[in-house]
Amino acid sequence: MAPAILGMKAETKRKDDTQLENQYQKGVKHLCENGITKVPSKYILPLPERPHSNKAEQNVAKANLKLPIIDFAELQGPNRSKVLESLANACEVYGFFQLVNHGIPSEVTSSMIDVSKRFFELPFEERAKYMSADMNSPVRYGTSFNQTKDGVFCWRDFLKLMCQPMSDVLPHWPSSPVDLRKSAVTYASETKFLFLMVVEAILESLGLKGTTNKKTEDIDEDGIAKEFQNGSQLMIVNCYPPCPEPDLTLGMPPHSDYGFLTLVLQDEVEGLQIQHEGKWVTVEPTPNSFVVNVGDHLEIFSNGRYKSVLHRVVVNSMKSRISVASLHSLPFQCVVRPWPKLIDEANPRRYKETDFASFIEYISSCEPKRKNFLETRKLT
Ligand SMILES: O=C(O)CCC(=O)C(=O)O
Ligand SMILES: [Fe+2]
Repeated sequence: MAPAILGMKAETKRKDDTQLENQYQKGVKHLCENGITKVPSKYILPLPERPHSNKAEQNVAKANLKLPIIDFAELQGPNRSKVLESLANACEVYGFFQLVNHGIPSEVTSSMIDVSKRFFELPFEERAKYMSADMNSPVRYGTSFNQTKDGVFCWRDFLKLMCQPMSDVLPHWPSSPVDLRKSAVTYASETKFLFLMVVEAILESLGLKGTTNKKTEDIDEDGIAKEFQNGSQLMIVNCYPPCPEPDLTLGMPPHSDYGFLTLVLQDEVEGLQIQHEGKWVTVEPTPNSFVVNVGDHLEIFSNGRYKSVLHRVVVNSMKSRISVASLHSLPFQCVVRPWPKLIDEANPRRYKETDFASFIEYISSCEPKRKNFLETRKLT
């Protein structure tokens, strides 16, 4: 008798699990809209990975971090070489900097944040139209980090928008809110332009400008800047709803970004933390600025001189948080390798080459350990 009863219980439990799993697949916002008051076990991290466990506490800095500030307007003026030195130092020591006086009108950034908020406030059925498991889809609404693989989910929903070729992808972007496409296209083109200017400065700071020896490389140095014009751009709108038990979970687990540079626009709510000197440090939001970080491709390209640093997002019980990350790199099909001029006897080649496809394959093939992708590219 007993086995039959047990069997029934197991069956009921399995059904419950499936129902719950289906709920989780709909995202955190949906969960919150249904009035949860505790964090479901699906989101509870093992103790050592929690943001505020006793053990983790030793690894969290007490004070917030003021990132190095790069003044974009000053970069265009007579002090360029001084600013380039600060830029190099920020990329070497922090892997992050705060870009101020960037020239993008505040209406453009505030419209982007505003329309993003309104997108996540749409009824679930409207948002769900854009759910897709295809990593190459021009638009992808989803939750967690990799919702088909994550054992523990993170407290985040997202909208990913591929940005090129714009004429092909735009018709796939959400048609609601009605002003989303207009605001997001303007924002994408402004950030792309800013990225091109910043990447030019980055190349210069690595000593790669104005070189005339072009004969040995498949992409010459002037050519790289051009390659970036046709390069990849992916916008990720992140939504972190208020969390009833924020110490048990994370908005985003520790990871590094795959591209050359990421430009992050955040609202006034703090949450981003970066690894610095062995501790997690909160980045203080600064109005009218971008947080810019070095991605894996730039660390590889610079042969390890510039650092693609781990970062994560913590959540809070009071406020919803929105961020828009714009990830830029070479065209998706391009191979990225340490630039030959940055390799010599004193600084031998440290990384294998990589491309976007191998990154996608890596994160699709295992439970995401994106923080480790760069490790797989290191030569020992
Ligand atoms: O929300 C943030 O501040 C950071 C987002 C991020 O790291 C990402 O989208 O890769
Ligand atoms: Fe990131």
